[in-house]
Amino acid sequence: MLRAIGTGYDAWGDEGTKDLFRVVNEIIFTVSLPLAGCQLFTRDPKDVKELMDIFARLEEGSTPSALIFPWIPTPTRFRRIIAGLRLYRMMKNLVKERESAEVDVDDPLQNLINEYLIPRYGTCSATILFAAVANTANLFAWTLVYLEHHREWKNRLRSEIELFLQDTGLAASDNLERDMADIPLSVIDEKLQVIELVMNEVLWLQSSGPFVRRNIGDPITIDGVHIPAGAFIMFPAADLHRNEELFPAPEVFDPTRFSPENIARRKEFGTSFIGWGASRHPCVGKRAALLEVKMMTILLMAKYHFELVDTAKSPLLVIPAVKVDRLFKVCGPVEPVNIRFRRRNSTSVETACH
Ligand code: HEM
Repeated sequence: MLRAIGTGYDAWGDEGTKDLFRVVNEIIFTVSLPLAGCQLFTRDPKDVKELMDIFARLEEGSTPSALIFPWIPTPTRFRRIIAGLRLYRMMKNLVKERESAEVDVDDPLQNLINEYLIPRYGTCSATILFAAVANTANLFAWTLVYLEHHREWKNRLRSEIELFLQDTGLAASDNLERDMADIPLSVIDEKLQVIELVMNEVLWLQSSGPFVRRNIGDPITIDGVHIPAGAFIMFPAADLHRNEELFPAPEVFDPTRFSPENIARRKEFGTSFIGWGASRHPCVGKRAALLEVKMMTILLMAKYHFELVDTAKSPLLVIPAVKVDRLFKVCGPVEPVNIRFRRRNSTSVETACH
């Protein structure tokens, strides 16, 4: 993971300006391929590009209306079907190649081959990639946007990372991605709490749209309401996330909302935060996502001086509007946000955020 992140950043070059959400998405896509059992695709950048294009098309076709009225033959729906076929073909070739190589590797693809579950491989990998990429990439990018507007938190984060690098001996490293791989994940978890608070606050802000579910089982009755088979149910996350009894002063950016004490205080109300899902199907990738974002942040700060700018390359003065045409995910901004960066000469993050 660290190597893929480092290589992704290095590909930016020494200085420049790039579309933040796009470039972050590219890195997280590559990082997530092994998580979805598709590490073989990372051998060839052409395959990675092809897969990214397929996923962009699949996502384009995942609008709320496409979900609720799947029989309407729109051009995006047609492109989605073609993309599904391209994905199937790529996965099929991969399975064939692995089967003919006759090697026993401990990865998700091999497990599915061993369990004779190959037909599920494409669906399985695609589901994990869908769950993993857009949410993590957009959450990381939004976290940078909010930090740009809340310098006190950016400074706290920078101090925390500096301390982490000193305590772990990484401050003297000339190859951070290589040497950080020796640090136990529990140490990264434990020593990087500020970024976790900020991420949860940003997720809380960004995940207040509707969660849509379809009853694919038998008809059920909940609290006296009859839900027929096939019916859609919509739950507005804002009902919880904007409830001032649970989250006082929602207009203030306050990551301490997610401190252990405040989380404990909300426990008496039952489920209050559903940014990571809830109940029987919470996010299984939460820890991976938190680690990815922590590593992305450390390496970005260690490698580059950076600031965020708007499309006219002026400092980003307002938090951009969110594109809300997709379901189930942390969406991107309506207008692109750019990152202007210049490579640093040493690992210290002391001045990295100026
Ligand atoms: C910031 C990043 C992420 C966010 C905000 C997020 C959020 C969520 C949410 C809200 C759900 C519940 C959806 C539902 O109720 O149907 C969910 C489920 C899931 N997530 Fe994540 N996720 C993130 C990253 C990841 C990553 C990195 C992975 C995989 C490596 C992942 C894998 C999954 C899977 C497999 C499920 C389905 C669990 C189930 O149905 O039992 N997620 N995620």
